[in-house]
Amino acid sequence: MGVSSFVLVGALFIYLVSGGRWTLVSLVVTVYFLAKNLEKRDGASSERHDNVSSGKIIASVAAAKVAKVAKVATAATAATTTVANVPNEVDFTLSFKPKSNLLSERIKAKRVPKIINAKGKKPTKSLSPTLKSVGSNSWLNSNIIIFYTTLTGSSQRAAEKLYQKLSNDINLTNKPKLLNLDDDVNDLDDYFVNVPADLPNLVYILVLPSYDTDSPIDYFLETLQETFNDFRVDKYPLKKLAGFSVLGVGDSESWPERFCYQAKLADKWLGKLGGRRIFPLGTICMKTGGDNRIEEWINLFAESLKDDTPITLNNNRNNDDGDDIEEIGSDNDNDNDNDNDSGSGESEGTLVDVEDMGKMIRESSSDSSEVDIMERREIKEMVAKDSPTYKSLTKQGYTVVGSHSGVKICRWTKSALRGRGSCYKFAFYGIKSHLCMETTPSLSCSNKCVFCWRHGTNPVGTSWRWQVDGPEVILKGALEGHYKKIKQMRGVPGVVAERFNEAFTVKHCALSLVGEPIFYPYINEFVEMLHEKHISSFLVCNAQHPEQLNALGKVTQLYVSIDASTRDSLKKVDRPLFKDYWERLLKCLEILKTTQAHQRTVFRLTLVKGFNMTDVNEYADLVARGQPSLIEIKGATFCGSSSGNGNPLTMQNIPFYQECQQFVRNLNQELQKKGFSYDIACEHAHSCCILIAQTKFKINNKWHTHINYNKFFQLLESGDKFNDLDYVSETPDWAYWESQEGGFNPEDTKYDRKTEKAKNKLAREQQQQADLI
Ligand SMILES: Cc1cc2nc3c(=O)[nH]c(=O)nc-3n(C[C@H](O)[C@H](O)[C@H](O)COP(=O)(O)O)c2cc1C
Ligand code: SF4
Repeated sequence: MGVSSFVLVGALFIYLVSGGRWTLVSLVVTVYFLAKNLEKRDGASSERHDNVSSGKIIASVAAAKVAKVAKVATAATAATTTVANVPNEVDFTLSFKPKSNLLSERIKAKRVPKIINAKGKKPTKSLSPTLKSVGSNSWLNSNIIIFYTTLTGSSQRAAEKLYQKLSNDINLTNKPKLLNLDDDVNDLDDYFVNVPADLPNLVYILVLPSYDTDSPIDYFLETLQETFNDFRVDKYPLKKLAGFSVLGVGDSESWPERFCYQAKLADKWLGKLGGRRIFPLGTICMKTGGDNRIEEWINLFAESLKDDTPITLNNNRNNDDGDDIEEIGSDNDNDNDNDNDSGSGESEGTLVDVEDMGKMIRESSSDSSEVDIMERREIKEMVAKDSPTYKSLTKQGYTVVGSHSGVKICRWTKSALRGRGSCYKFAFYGIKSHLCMETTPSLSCSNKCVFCWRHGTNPVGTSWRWQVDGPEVILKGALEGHYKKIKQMRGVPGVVAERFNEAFTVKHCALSLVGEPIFYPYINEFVEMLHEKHISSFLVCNAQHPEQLNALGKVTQLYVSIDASTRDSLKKVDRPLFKDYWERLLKCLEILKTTQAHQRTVFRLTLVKGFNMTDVNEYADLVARGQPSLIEIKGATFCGSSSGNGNPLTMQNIPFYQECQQFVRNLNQELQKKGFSYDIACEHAHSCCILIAQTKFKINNKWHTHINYNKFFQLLESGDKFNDLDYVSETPDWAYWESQEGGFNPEDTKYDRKTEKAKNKLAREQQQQADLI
């Protein structure tokens, strides 16, 4: 009989003999509860002892502990966090703070860490299973790559800070790397499908902002998701990493519901792809926490690298909400040979120091319901008015039309308005620049060409995933935007009144500018509307969308950009998003030769020194495949330094005109050697541009590369079939290759900015001299 039973019987006895006195009874009952409590503690201690000796810690006890610590930590978080309404924020300060008086630390200090292996033995060496599985003995031996993406610079600053910290303050064996996901990573697969094999113990750290408008982060996340769903590739490619961590920056005040949602999604997908999270997801509000909190996360992360004690792994792959914490006490010891490299700890031996890690794991694991809500996002606008892309494009002089189109007047339009000459398209095809509108119905592109003037801000994607504006809205908006910019030119000195008036009736539309026009789902309708207004269409596509190219209706001139002649160099120059970019290009060339053979087709080659100015033989082979009517070869233009805009080109990559001429001679020779009927027809030295044409355009020994636009519309409206030779017109002599004028219309005034500047300077100096006398 236990103490409590004895007391109970005693209480009953007293009640009976005392004639029902309650005072005495309550005294006895109090004694009874005290005794009961004593009994409970006895039992618990013996139960724990039993479990340890049998080599097991009951999972429910562990779970209860995790929950308890998480509760304590959550309370602490609530007290310290400045961000309200942010359900999934991780206050990492509670997780890795080395020396502090945090509650969780105090709890830890009082108790001996519970690191116990399956056999009930204390491990001889507390080596992290994460490290062990990748064959390393310290995080300091890791190869760390910091990836970031940014639109307004804060993530870049954070990534650079992290890079500095890891490079200077920590004794890493290997120097970390810092890579911009948009500009330094040509192919995401190189890192997120095929983990670089030459870098052992790889750790990825991602610094990501969040945008509820379209941004390159969408593409990154989609790629991770696609990889996960792609049955052709390993489902868990990131298990080869030693670990990963994500630092998110966002704004919890303005986007409380979506605070750092893309960092959370990245954290989730990296886990699902087999990555092991080695440090909690950081979510920093740039408004309320800013640089200080970024620094805090960085310091804690750096500290954690010095600490090789075990890390709790949760099964990211199967369970998004992170509840599936590895069972405590499974075999972690060095004598265990069951080390099966299984990704995020699915069956790895795992040591758990619950006090340290419980909260961290719970909070850093993406909350599935929240992430799911975020993933079921509405269709975004490609370029929303409040987006950084919008700001950047408008700053560069673009008028954003609707949500995905743009228009801009180019420098040649301005030049022509001032009677100073048109662009090469006037010399080659008779387009007067002041009558030409440059626009695109899709600011998004599926390439990231090194020479592109988009300054790294335009949206990218392989499929249309945005809201769609109607073609009439785009055309109306584009014309309005164009005319508005023309109107602004009226005060510019030298504008010729006659040309200014003419400019309000656009005659030609260059569908190029930036982005990929045939990406737009209603491109045919848009082109038809141009033609109805007797505006000719010059459509440039990047040879990455064979399906759309195949379905394209009649245009005045159809361009395909051929930026390199081999698979490898195309990848280097165009940095395509499609994995099968080369096959797509070849398919497009086939389409030019077959379905689209009725069009007046042009290959456009943009020459970049050091990238694509060799391999003329291979270029000639591509010409044979596509059999274009014309080949336009143009030297790349320099559009700013590499530092700010992700454009890797320097002035060294911009070829001199003589170099372009030499390339064209070589290509022409190669074409003729192979028996193809091409010859060099025109040049526009000022634009560093040269035209090779099929010799069928040389009629009666005169080049006919110009276009008879009236004839084109007549033919189009007749409904009859027609081809490239049916609407030609004679090329003026001054546009001929090696002509004295070099493609410059003698009727225009040649304006040499340098000479003019020197002349003005001289005039000013002479005036000053005269004033002195
Ligand atoms: C148009 C726009 C949309 C944004 N959407 C979100 C959002 O959904 N969630 C969030 O946490 N922050 C959002 N932000 C805030 C940015 O993530 C924050 O300013 C961040 O510091 C930007 O990082 P970056 O400078 O590296 O581009 C948004 C900011 C802008 C301008
Ligand atoms: S295809 Fe054109 S718009 Fe697209 S990235 Fe290349 S140059 Fe820029």
